[in-house]
Amino acid sequence: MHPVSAAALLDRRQLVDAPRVVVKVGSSSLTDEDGHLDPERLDALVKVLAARRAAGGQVVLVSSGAIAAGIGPLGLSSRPRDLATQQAAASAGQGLLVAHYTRSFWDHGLRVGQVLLTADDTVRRTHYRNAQRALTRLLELGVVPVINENDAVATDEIRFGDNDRLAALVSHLVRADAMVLLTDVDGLHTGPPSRPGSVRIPEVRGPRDLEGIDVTARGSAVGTGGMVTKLESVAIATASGIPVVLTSAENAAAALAGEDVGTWFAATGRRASTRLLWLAHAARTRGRLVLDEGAVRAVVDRRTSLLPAGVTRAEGTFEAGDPVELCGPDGDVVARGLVAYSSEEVPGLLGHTTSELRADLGPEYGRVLVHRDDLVLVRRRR
Ligand SMILES: Nc1ncnc2c1ncn2[C@@H]1O[C@H](COP(=O)(O)OP(=O)(O)O)[C@@H](O)[C@H]1O
Ligand SMILES: N[C@@H](CCC(=O)OP(=O)(O)O)C(=O)O
Repeated sequence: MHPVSAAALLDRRQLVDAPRVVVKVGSSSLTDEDGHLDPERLDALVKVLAARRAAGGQVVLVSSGAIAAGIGPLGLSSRPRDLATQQAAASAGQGLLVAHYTRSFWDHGLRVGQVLLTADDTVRRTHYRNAQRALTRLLELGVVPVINENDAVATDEIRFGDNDRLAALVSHLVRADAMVLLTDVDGLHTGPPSRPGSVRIPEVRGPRDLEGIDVTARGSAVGTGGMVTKLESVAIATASGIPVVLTSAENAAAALAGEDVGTWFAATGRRASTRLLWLAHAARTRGRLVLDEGAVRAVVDRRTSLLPAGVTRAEGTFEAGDPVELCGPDGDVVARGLVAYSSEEVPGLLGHTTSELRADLGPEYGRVLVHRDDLVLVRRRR
């Protein structure tokens, strides 16, 4: 039903020589049946990644497991559900997780560098440049970056919540040649793997290959997002030119050797800006600007910046630099962008030309509302 094409087997060979690979491992692949961190599973993964380094490849590891690692030491019975206890568990667990990676990579003569990111680090220009510089330098120095979300300080509003999409953004940030998503099942199946009749899909060459596939079943007790966030991650990576293999942690070595394990997702697009990628696919918007028809045409058809004169209403509470939705008069979202003013300032600007604003309020108010470099179009629903 899902035969492996010769093209896919050939494509998978890219992984063998890929100079820079981002590997993401989920909590479900690092824990035992009680949901506690399993050091042997960590060591097994480190062995595979160390072999890759020894063969000359660069590796960036995005590792979940901080919350799971905190469960035991904090005396919790299972993965906490509320944000405050998740933060506390992650705070206690992240140190243990990285201590274990440090020791384990050390045994192979390798150093690790911990990098904790928040969603803001991939959106705001200064932040993502900073993250990019740090990661690039770590790789130049031969260090294996071990990345996780900065769970201890991430609130519900600003957190990624899942490391799948974080891994795609990181892959883009470091210009990875491929991304490997490791989980507790061997690849994408036609339905929940536990359902009789579900079979592994060896390759996906574009969104049409995903039609009819059921990913609604929730994931493991310790994981976040199940297959849904993995496919979102895959969409972000492949759309920007990065192929992905999704497989089980046990198959990590086989996947890196280009063997027919898990699911191979071919690249579908070309590299775009990291910030815009995040803005388009994942950023949580803080408000919306309602545009008149003329402004919709200018932004969508002529790809211009959005001026205050073309906006009739602003909704929500946002700061300058926050992601907002841009809607037409009918309420349809046409674009997303980073707004240049706060929600307190915007009402006073609407309907005025930038030269009027400059004259009345001062030169700092002559800016556009959303600069075209900070704007991505969203397909109209009708
Ligand atoms: N169509 C599908 N194919 C494969 N796995 C699926 C599918 N639908 C749901 N899943 C579930 O997704 C889970 C993996 O997600 P998750 O538990 O979040 O893992 P991780 O901790 O690795 O991020 C699997 O255990 C599987 O049960
Ligand atoms: N940052 C959290 C994990 C979030 C997450 O995405 O978990 P998973 O679905 O297991 O990859 C942690 O370290 O526990």
